[in-house]
Amino acid sequence: MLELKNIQKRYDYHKVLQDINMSFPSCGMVSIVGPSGCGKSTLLHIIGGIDQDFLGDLLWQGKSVKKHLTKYRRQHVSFIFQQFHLIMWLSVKQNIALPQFFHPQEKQQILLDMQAFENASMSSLSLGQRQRIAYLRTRYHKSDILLCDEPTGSLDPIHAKEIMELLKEEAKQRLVILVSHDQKLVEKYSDEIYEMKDGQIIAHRVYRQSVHQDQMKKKTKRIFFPHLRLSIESFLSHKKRSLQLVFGLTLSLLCIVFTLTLSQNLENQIHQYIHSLFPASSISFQSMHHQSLTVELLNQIQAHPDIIKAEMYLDDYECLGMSFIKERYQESTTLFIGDETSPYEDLSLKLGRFPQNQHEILVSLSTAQHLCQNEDISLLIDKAVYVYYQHGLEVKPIAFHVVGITTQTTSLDTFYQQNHASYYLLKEVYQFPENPSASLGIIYVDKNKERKTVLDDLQKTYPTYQFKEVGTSTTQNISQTMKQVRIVLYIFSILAILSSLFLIGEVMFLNVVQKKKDLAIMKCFGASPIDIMKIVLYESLEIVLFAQLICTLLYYEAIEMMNQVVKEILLNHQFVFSFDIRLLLIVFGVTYLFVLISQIPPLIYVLKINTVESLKE
Ligand SMILES: Nc1ncnc2c1ncn2[C@@H]1O[C@H](COP(=O)(O)OP(=O)(O)OP(=O)(O)O)[C@@H](O)[C@H]1O
Repeated sequence: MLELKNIQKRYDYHKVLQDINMSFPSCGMVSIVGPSGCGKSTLLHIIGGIDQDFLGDLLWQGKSVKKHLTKYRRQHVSFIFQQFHLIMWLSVKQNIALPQFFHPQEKQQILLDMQAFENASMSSLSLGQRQRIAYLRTRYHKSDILLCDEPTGSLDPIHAKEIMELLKEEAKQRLVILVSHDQKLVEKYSDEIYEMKDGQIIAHRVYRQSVHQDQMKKKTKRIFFPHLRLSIESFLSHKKRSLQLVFGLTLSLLCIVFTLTLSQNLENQIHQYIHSLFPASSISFQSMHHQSLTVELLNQIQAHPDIIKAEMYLDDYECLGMSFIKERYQESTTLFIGDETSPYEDLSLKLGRFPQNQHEILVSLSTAQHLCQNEDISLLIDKAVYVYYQHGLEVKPIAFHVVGITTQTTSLDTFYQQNHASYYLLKEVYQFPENPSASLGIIYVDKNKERKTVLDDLQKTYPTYQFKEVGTSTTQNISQTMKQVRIVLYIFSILAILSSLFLIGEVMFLNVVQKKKDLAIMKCFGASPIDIMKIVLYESLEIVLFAQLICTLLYYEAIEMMNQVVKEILLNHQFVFSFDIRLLLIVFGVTYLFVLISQIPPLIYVLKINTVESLKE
């Protein structure tokens, strides 16, 4: 049983309701009549729990529900409005089943005469059809109280009569409270009538006592993932706007992911390049007194158990490159190539064998490909090649045989030769009167040993020589610079995400403002503030998810394409862009965090929506 105690309502200084006391039966049709502006609708909104700003008390089954109006409304109240208040972006079926999205409801069959337009769009329906949908929606929610604000106001007499008959039928099982101007219609169907004037009850007439007929309890049904489904419908209701948002966010995500991937790949590439120039396990050394290095010294150093090989750089002899022409050096037919060597232990053979004398060499796979151009690289095995060296103004060749091709793909074209081979060969070719000078040497340390320990050991043994780890300072400098570049990129990336999410936040705010009436309708049919917040939040998360999916696909495709281009056009087999899933997850995680922050204003707005005012719009 429902009771109103001393209800008062004012808008600023205008008292709309004064000291209203009413008591309703548990079933039957009770009508409230009175002239326009006397406060009927205002009273109905208070009874329905959608207007929470009033004085006095509302009692349900003898207990005050004033402090729990949302719960009371969700559990006990349902509405039929004069303007129907249907949600235009939902289907006919979804409009009818709206209460089922917010709590389990009785399963209902769509009436036969509805089937003709159950798949029609809401905007194409006639007034009568909309009225029937509004009525059927209340049947879905078998509430204890059905509030009807001018339910026949927009209908012709035939349809009005039909609706009144249906409401009369409903009134056998629940309390139907009706507000109407139509005195004749009301008197014909009502069990009780309250008459109002200037915000007060001036008369109360009871025509008959209704007998409550118990409802047959039917199975209830719940819609799965209700908020998700409503948010998807909302997303689709403005396809153009939603897709524009998805497009904008996808673009900024792609820019961020690519910028970071490219910088990451560039850094890796630089490190790889440095390692190919300076093997990670090597140590350079030179005399502190500018003395030339000797083969004897190299052999002594090489005797160290942790050292694989020690080589020297001959100062005055420059390797100009490798050619198949013996007669004379021609720059155009010579491949610029280095005679840097690394120990054979580091190399693995693709073709041929390891050198057995000083005139035999190995070339790396990439060098072989450059030497052979489009021809088969196996033709290179046993081929005579000439490496030209310049000493002063003199350029002379040294003949070699390529005996093997290694699996290495180096950034610089290199050939590998036996220990000190160039020293002896150059000595032979140029017939030095004295030893050629070499100020810089390089030591290859066994990869399984600690380079630092070997360095300390050497420094102690040869105190007049200075030993340094090769490439360490260069790598450190580059890492430092790349770190700074990356910080700048991160800042710009965050700004890019922030600006697109600020846009999403703004658009979602406008979306909520635009849909505020629909959200208020949902509240009238059982949605709690949390339900509404979930719908709004899910919609923005869907935009982000959609953008992330497209971004992942495009990123994957673009990486594949770039690798293909680098391989085929630039003939570079070493530079490989990698699909960085970790980077994607981090960027996507940050996006979700920001999207949650950007949703604070729309969510606060949702909480503050005034249901009564929103319904009037
Ligand atoms: N938001 C509001 N701000 C100020 N005054 C309001 C507001 N809403 C309603 N009123 C006033 O409250 C009074 C009662 O309005 P209400 O809509 O309840 O009347 P009613 O009896 O339902 O009228 P009608 O039959 O024309 O719908 C009216 O004078 C109206 O102008």
